[in-house]
Amino acid sequence: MAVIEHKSYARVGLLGNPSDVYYGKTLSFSLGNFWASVRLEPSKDLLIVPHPTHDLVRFNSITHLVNRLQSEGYYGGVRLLMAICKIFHNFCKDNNITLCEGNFTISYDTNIPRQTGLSGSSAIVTAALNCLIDFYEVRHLIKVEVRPNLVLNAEKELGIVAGLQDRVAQTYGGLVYMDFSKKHMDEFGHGIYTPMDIALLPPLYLIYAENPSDSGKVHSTVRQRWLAGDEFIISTMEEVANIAVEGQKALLAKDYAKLATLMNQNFDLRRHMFDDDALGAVNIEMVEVARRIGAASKFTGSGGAVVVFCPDGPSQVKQLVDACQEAGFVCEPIKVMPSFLNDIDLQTLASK
Ligand SMILES: Nc1ncnc2c1ncn2[C@@H]1O[C@H](COP(=O)(O)OP(=O)(O)O)[C@@H](O)[C@H]1O
Ligand SMILES: O=C(O)[C@H]1O[C@H](OP(=O)(O)O)[C@H](O)[C@@H](O)[C@@H]1O
Ligand SMILES: [Mg+2]
Repeated sequence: MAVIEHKSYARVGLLGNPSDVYYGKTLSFSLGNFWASVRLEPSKDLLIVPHPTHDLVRFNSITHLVNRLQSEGYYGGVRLLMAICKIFHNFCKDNNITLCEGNFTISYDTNIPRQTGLSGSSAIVTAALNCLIDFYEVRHLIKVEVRPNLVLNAEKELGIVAGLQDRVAQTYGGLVYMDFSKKHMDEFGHGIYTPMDIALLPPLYLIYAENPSDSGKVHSTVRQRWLAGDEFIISTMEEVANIAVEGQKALLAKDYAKLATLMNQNFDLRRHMFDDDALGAVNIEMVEVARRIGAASKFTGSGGAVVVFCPDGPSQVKQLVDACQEAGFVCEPIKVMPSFLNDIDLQTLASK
């Protein structure tokens, strides 16, 4: 059997995030600027290959080791690959999907800036899931709608608090409107995912800085408060979800002034719920650099990268680029990836 390789791109939570963690709604798209790739090759034993830099275990000195742990934490992608193997295997077992015999060697690479709210974690997991699906030839047996759950479950397995929006954008590709209403989630186990035309999006920009933050940690306090029935968190999350509803209407009507307002509101609501310490000073500054020149901005995910819209056009983009350069942030045009679904994937959507 030949080598199997899959790429999975970063994603931008354009509107409504993080309400996906709370039965909300989001509008997200697949970001072509960055991707993770996973390679699977048949082999005698089952081998998970540590990445030479992301899973570093050899250091120049103890200071190097400590610095590395302080800036990047303890974990790389190995645990993600292990977790998706487990979740995939158990899902197939529970659903009477027989897996053929045979082992493989699985390795990964990624150029998604680490832990910057661009969903580098689930890009690795999504690409790995696609490899497993093709290795075991079960693509027709695992519906597209349930695949994001498998990706999320792999991360939940590791104690990472997260929602489905990243995994949906990375599974579907393109621009997707997602409705995670409790009733539908309880009944079907997944949300309602509506692909939209990527041509509806205006030119957008990405700002990011190398300042890794752990999305699981960022989320955990708000999640605890939500679980404890905190009225403020519950009602604010509903407002955030409603931003995606309004955003879908605005995009369909090409009302870009409204889009700008909604992006700003989205960030302001996040800031009310998560304290500034959790959001991070650098992350807040990235949002504010854009706002100071009159652009609309918000986090793409839980922090580290910001999506920007310049409603006034090219002159404002120039101001944005200059302001980012001065502040030491990377700023680049966003490339949106179209849908990734092939004929077999689409058939699983059609067969109810
Ligand atoms: N670029 C990367 N390379 C290797 N592992 C990564 C990378 N980014 C994330 N991870 C793994 O995923 C976990 C969760 O990352 P997360 O905070 O969700 O980042 P992101 O915002 O990129 O999704 C990390 O603790 C780490 O184990
Ligand atoms: O807070 C958010 O907007 C998102 O945070 C996580 O994404 P990440 O890229 O890891 O920051 C989480 O997985 C998403 O579900 C949230 O919407
Ligand atoms: Mg993540």
